[in-house]
Amino acid sequence: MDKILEIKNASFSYDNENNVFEDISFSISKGDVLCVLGPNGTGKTTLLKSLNGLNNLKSGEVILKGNPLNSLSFTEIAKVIGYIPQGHIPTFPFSVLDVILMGRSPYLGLTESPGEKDIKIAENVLKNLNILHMANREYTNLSGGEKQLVFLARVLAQEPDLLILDEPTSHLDFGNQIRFLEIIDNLSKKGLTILMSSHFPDHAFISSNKVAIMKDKHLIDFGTPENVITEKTLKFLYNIDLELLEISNNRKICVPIKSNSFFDFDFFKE
Ligand SMILES: Nc1ncnc2c1ncn2[C@@H]1O[C@H](COP(=O)(O)OP(=O)(O)OP(=O)(O)O)[C@@H](O)[C@H]1O
Repeated sequence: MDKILEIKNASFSYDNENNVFEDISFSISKGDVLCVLGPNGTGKTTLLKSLNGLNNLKSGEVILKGNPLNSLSFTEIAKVIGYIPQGHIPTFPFSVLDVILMGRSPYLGLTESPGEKDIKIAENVLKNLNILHMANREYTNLSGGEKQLVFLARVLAQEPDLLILDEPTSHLDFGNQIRFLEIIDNLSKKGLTILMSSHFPDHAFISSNKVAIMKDKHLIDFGTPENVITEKTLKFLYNIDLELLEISNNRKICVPIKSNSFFDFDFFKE
């Protein structure tokens, strides 16, 4: 299989002293959907940013389609990677179409405006995501879920090989989370590679063929959801009691039972 992205023995530190993560290695190939799971603050966002050139590794390297990431310009990276960060809120009231056309900027000169071809690509993406009717709406007036779809359209207009999505379902309601994961599934079937972080092991069962587990600065497991997402691993990861149940179509779901934390609310009595 064609390797799209490879990370080798990577470590990262914000202050050059304390490492956020250490010695991380894995690779993903065309059509893979990799879900990165790990507790809050474990370094998922930091890792995702290191994979698209926004963070410089302390040691190790990232190889993007055979080239060292640090040898590529941001424009070259943007032609291969579409990145959706957490909580992206443009302050200006651009139209939805304009927001999506911004995805074409890696292909335009500094002073060049999007042309007919770019508009066609943007409209095509809107059509494929079933949101063409939103083209002239103001982006800032959209709901959280609509914004997420439009931002996905924007990165798809970049015509990338790889999507890096940081908690892409965090602003979506229950139904839209599943619909978004189905879009991910369809995109991967068309040959796009997807790397996303999530707080929901169930989402990995729905849409991923690979899972990376991060905890205490390290990648503690990497493999298929069936092999990697076990009750033992999830209990260790999130420190709660839970059961993994099998439902129809051999799909597994994760059901939390109770947390092992002790909360003392006595101060409310005073
Ligand atoms: N710009 C920064 N400067 C210094 N420390 C940072 C910075 N960004 C994140 N950190 C720290 O790095 C660690 C990892 O943060 P990161 O956001 O990567 O974790 P995460 O797994 O994505 O968390 P969450 O699941 O809560 O989004 C945390 O201790 C965080 O406080």
